[in-house]
Amino acid sequence: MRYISTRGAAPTLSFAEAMMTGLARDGGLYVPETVPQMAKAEIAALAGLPYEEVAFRVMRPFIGGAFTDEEFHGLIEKAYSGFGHAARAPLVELAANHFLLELFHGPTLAFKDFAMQIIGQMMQAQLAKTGERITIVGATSGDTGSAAIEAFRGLANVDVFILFPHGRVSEVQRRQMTTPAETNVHALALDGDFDDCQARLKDMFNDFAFRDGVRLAGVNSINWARVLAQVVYYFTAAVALGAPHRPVSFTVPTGNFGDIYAGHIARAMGLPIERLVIATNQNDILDRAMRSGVYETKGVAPSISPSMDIQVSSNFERALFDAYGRDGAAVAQLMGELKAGRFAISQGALQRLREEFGSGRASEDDTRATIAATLVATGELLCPHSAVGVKVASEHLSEVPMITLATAHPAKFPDAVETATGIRPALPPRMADLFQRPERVTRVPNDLAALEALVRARKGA
Ligand SMILES: Cc1ncc(COP(=O)(O)O)c(C=O)c1O
Ligand SMILES: N[C@@H](CCOP(=O)(O)O)C(=O)O
Repeated sequence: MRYISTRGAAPTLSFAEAMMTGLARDGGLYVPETVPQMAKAEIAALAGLPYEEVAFRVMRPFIGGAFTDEEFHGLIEKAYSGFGHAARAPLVELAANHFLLELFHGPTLAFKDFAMQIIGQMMQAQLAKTGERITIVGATSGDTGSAAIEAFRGLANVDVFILFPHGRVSEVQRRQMTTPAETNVHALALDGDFDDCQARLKDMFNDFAFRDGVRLAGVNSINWARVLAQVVYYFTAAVALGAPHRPVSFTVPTGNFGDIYAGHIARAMGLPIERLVIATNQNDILDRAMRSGVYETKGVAPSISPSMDIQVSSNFERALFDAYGRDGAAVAQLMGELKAGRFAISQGALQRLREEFGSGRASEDDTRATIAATLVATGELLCPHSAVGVKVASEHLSEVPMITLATAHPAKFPDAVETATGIRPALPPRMADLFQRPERVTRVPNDLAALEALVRARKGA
């Protein structure tokens, strides 16, 4: 299995190389050269298996010779042992034919743990083989950061720097990133929004002297391994509802497009997914692009679902690559145009995107109303991101079962949930003292040279 760049001008890599490389050296994102297929019988055989075994069977064809089967089984077992639910990703029925996939039972209470815990294991295993020391820099709108810190804290051969937008994450999210005491963890509050954080991260990858000097690695969904691990729960959920013998649909609260792109891969592998619905908050660039064919940034407006306050949606590039018939030069041109704020999607590509993805948006009022109404109707307390999903899903229901991804625990966003319902959700007991722990954070400017200097100085490089 080889991995190619969406911009068509970087070396092809093995799975292990792609995982340790992060952004391709032509600025693109790695994707598998071909998507492995699962036959109907193989999908049917997943029914009733533990999550870990499904993870092994779904991911194994993508990893090539990176790990032996025994090693890979061991890494997966360790990755999910810290989850607080035996099913790992339980399904809850919300209404007739509408289900919620709860993805917030991992250590940091968001879906990011599903991928970050296993890539933490895989990267450590890889580093043990090569003896390398790496610098992880991550950009976060709130959840990737804490999940990455949890996966890599305290490791001797990894430094973790997390850029988050100052004042634009919830207090729980911020404290999850600023309270770990391990000295290899560096929380950096950047003066800007998430798009600035992600742009500076990509700038660091595109500065080869810096990148090679600090041995930069990425754990955002830039990293193919992140997307791969998120493919698994599409299989567990669909099979639990009767796939491959009947199709299902998914609605996915979307920002950086990694989670829904994982659904696209599940479908490409053979999982019968009828609709994949993009659900955006008021930062609705993806919904607008799907409707108008023009992808145009308008600046981020802070919302009560802050993790989705994103305008430059990194993985949309992977979807465009497929929609343009895997033409790397065409994608490189679009990404060049985006530097000036917009590009138009060709008619053919737009048609292919529309065949695969539906879309919708939820306003702030919609989101609050959905949290309140869902609590009354079902007893389920939604986080604002999951509520965006439920609202948009409610506009796409049909006779095919709809599964909405619940991407974070409501206790990560207590203010928004309390405003909507009057109930202040409590953190789990293991995090009960989060507000008493001392914080360590550095305020940083939105400036590449300053950020690179800080990373070098902290590493002693
Ligand atoms: C809670 C939550 N929901 C939804 C999303 C959107 O996921 P994606 O960026 O993969 O589209 C994110 C972050 O990205 C998130 O943290
Ligand atoms: N919402 C994310 C943004 C980064 O997304 P990623 O999937 O590329 O890591 C976050 O919570 O940080």
